[in-house]
This record gives sequence, C-alpha cells and structure tokens, in this order.
Amino acid sequence: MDCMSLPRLILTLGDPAGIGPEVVLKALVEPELVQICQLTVIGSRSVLTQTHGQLLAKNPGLNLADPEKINLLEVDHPNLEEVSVGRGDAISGAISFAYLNEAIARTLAGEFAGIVTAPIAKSAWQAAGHNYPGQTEVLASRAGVERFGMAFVGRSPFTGWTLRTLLATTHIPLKAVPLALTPELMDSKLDLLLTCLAQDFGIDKPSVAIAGLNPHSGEEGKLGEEEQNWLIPWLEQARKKYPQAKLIGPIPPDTMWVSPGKAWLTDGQTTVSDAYLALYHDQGLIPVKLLAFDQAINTTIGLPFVRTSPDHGTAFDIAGQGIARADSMIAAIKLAAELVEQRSQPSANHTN
Ligand SMILES: NC(=O)C1=CN([C@@H]2O[C@H](COP(=O)(O)OP(=O)(O)OC[C@H]3O[C@@H](n4cnc5c(N)ncnc54)[C@H](O)[C@@H]3O)[C@@H](O)[C@H]2O)C=CC1
Ligand SMILES: NCC(=O)COP(=O)(O)O
Repeated sequence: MDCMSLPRLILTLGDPAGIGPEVVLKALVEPELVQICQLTVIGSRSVLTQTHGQLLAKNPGLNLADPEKINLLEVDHPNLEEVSVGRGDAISGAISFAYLNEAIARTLAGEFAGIVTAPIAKSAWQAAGHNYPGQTEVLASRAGVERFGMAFVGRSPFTGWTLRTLLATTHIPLKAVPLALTPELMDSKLDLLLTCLAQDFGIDKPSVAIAGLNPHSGEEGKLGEEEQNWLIPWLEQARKKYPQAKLIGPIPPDTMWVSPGKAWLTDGQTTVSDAYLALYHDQGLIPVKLLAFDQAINTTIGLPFVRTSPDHGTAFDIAGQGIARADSMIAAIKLAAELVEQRSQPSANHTN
C-alpha cells in the first residue's frame, strides 16, 4: 500500500512526568508501525530528548527512537523546564492537557483519523484546574458527543481470542455506582456496544454477557435488589429491542470471567461471548488487567473519530528508569490503525 494512503494517527505524549514519553520512544522502533499507519507525535521535543538521554544513561542497550527524527508537532509550554520526572503536579497536568487539546483540535479539523493517547494523571489535571475525570470525557466533550463509552480490547497472545469489555460506569466512587446505573444508562451503553461490534469488528449478531451488580446477582433479592428491581426487567426489554443480539445475564459477577479466562489462556472447549458489559470500573478492569495488562487497549466508543490508549497509567513509580513496557502502547497504535481501516471499509463479516 502507498504509505500516503495509510491511516493518519496523532500520538500524544501524555503526562511528561510519567512513562508516556518512554513508551512512545520504545513503541516508535516497532518496525510494523510504519507499514500500517502514518504517525505524528504531539508534544515537546525537549521532553523526548531529555527522556531519551536519561533512559540511555541508565540502560545503554535500550532500543529507542531518535527524538530528532520523530515526526512531531511541537506544543510549547512556558513551564516545561519545571517538570519533575516521577511527580505528577499542576505543571505536568497543564502540559498533558495542552497536548490532548491540540491533538483533538487537529483531528476535528480533519488532519488525523485517530488519536492515540499516552496516559495522563487525573490528579495532575485536577491540580492544574482541569476538572475532568479523564481523557475520555474531554474527547467526548470536545467532539460534542453525549453518548460515549470506555471499552477495553485485548487479543490473547496464547490463543488469539479477543476479549472486549465495556464499562457501564467509569471514574466514580463505588458508592455512587448503584445510583448511576439506570435502565436508560444501560440502554445507551448497550446500544453503543452493539454499534461498535458491528462497525469496528464486523460482528452483526453478537453475544453479549452482562454482569449483575451484587454477589450472586442478588440471589433473588437476598443479597441486593437492583437485579430484581430493574436489571432483569431491563434485560427482558433489551432482548426484544435487539433481537439480533444474544444477551446473557445478569451473570453473577464472580463467575462471569471464568470462561473468558479459559479462552484467553488455554483455548479450551469454552463458550465465550463477543463482548462483556461490566457495571463498574473495577468489575471490568480487574479481570482485564489480570489477564491482559500488556495487551489490552482502552478505546473510546461513540466518538466521530478513533481513539485508543494503553490500558496502564502514568506509572510515576517507575518513570525514568527504562523498565516501562511499551506492548500496550504498540497494541493501541495497531488497533487505532485497524479501526480506521475498518471504518473506511464496507462492513465485513467477522467471527471471533
Ligand atoms: N489512560 C490513562 O490516561 C490512564 C491514566 N491513569 C492514571 O495513572 C496514574 C497512576 O495510576 P495507577 O493506578 O498507579 O496505575 P498505573 O497503571 O500507572 O500503575 C500501576 C502499576 O503498574 C505498573 N505499570 C504501569 N504501566 C506499566 C508499564 N507500561 N510497564 C511496566 N509497569 C507498568 C506501575 O509501575 C505500577 O506499579 C493515576 O493518576 C491514574 O489516573 C491510570 C490508568 C489509565
Ligand atoms: N482506568 C482507565 C482509565 O483511567 C482511562 O482513562 P482515560 O482514558 O479517560 O484518561
């Protein structure tokens, strides 16, 4: 393929005090990337140069991209010199926010088909006065989208099976979860998920496993009432509304992940679903990270453009040491390229 027709992606550096710059420098030496996309990094060349020098001083054998040769859009910031590696604060938060904003502006202007984001720290954003729960909400707000979702996709390196997980609620305190979960919210998330499965993965008749909220899915109201009160009735309605989908649930949350675990690890005779709908952050992300910490990709669904991100955070505890793994960042770039390609094709049938 002519390289000029490859998907154009913009890659943010994330929080300059975290491992974002390091995983970018490591990912950019992955030879396959130049064959599948045109990548432009957005951030500060001085951050990349400083990270490059610091990492090589500690580990001379590291394979890193040359910062001077990276195709980069410079975002200037007056306090760049004050970033302290390993410490997210108001300065690093303001800088990572500026990188993301410029990436969104350029994507909305049509320069790029997808954004890949390195991690930011929510606490650093808050310190800088940017009161968003995460990058997802900024992307949705700037894109003018009210219905969006946080989904995680990972392909098993052992069996090739793909785990797709959507979170019904995301960055809210656990005590707020039962209040946030409503039939309307579930309708919106399920609708987004079914659209994503068809549009991005070519799965028109999916099976979707939906978790319960309480232990044993409430055990007929003895261990919690949400299932009886609205989740089961909502599911019955949803089965009528989406006859093309096989909706399974509410599945007791502890057992929902047994067959995905087997399919991920051993490819046994196990019945799996095309996607898993978890009701809150840790219900979905504990199994995803347990199985797939180096492979999973966070993707925002419902946006008018593609957005992916590694599944890990800023890892301030290891920033500057040279030990951060770039696998999830590489997977995020590859998935973004695949999704852009997929969205530009007429829908194709796909089996998991
Ligand atoms: N997409 C994003 O922007 C995300 C941002 N975060 C943010 O990151 C910050 C830190 O969050 P944590 O919960 O500590 O999660 P984290 O993912 O940053 O770190 C958890 C543990 O995993 C290790 N780790 C993470 N990524 C690694 C990698 N690539 N290679 C090797 N080890 C790695 C860290 O050293 C740490 O021990 C928070 O401010 C959070 O808001 C967290 C998750 C996603
Ligand atoms: N736990 C996932 C996460 O924090 C992703 O947040 P973001 O992509 O919204 O920044």
